Amino acid sequence: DHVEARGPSYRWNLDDFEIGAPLGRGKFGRVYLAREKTTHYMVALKTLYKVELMKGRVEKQVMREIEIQTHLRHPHILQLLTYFHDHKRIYLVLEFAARGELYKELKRQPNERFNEHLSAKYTYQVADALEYCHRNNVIHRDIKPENLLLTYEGNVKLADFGWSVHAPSSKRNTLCGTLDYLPPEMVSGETYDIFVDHWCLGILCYEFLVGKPPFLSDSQQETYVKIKAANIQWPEQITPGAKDLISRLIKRKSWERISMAAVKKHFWIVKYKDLH
Ligand SMILES: CC(C)NC(=O)[C@H]1CCC[C@H]1Nc1nc(Nc2ccc(C(=O)N(C)C3CCN(C)CC3)cc2)ncc1C(F)(F)F
Repeated sequence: DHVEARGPSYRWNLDDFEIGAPLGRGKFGRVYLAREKTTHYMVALKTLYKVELMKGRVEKQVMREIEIQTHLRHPHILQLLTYFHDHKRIYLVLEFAARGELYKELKRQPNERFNEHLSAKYTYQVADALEYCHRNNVIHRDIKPENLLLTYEGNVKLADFGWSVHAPSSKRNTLCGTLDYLPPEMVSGETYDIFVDHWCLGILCYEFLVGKPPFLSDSQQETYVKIKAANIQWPEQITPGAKDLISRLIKRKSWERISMAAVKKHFWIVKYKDLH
């Protein structure tokens, strides 16, 4: 019997999926491995509790995340395949990234840091995804290891557009979580643009190579001071090529940060991204 193709207007629902093991906890609910019944296609089913969203006053943010992520199509961006809701929950049907969370992979490495090949490969793939986002006038704003997933083949998928906005923006949402990735213009509450992602890519590349972000401090105040000064300590394992790239991204003046195209062509990236 042929499976009638489900047209674009088909209304997906929970009965279309077999729910498997929990993959972990997202911000507003759990994430499950699931399988679409007719095709056996594996997906990640992210559940968001409506009551939690209302309590956190993040409904608009979630709708913005859904709006943005449904329109982005790129090999290094985790695809939101579809979504639906019942009276209690919103369900996001997302691509399943078989190798899981990159930050856990980072912690598993000897000395909790990636070698130059993996650091250059992952930095390149995130730059590729960001170049595409920016071409679509989307700022991610929350680039960090926790928001990156790995496919079975070991490639990056940029996920969690919960903080993304359309450029330029002066949204002053109370940022939660780490300040380590905040660029100076966001620390001082100015309006900002796509170049916040360039700063974060520099912080990310540094954390891949060193195992912790450059401005990590005991207190928020100290982190702010280090960010504003943008003075970085370079451990001995950072090679001149990596230092050159990171220094061109972690610039206090946002317009001086090199473009994503320039990152992709940088001699250190080109030299190490395909080496195994
Ligand atoms: C970016 C965002 C901030 N992060 C998230 O959403 C997190 C929150 C919970 C899970 C993850 N979300 C996703 N995770 C996967 N794949 C995946 C995750 C974990 C493992 C893993 O290591 N275990 C199950 C292990 C297996 C071994 N046991 C011992 C521990 C857990 C293996 C594969 N694909 C898509 C998603 C997505 F994003 F679509 F939901």
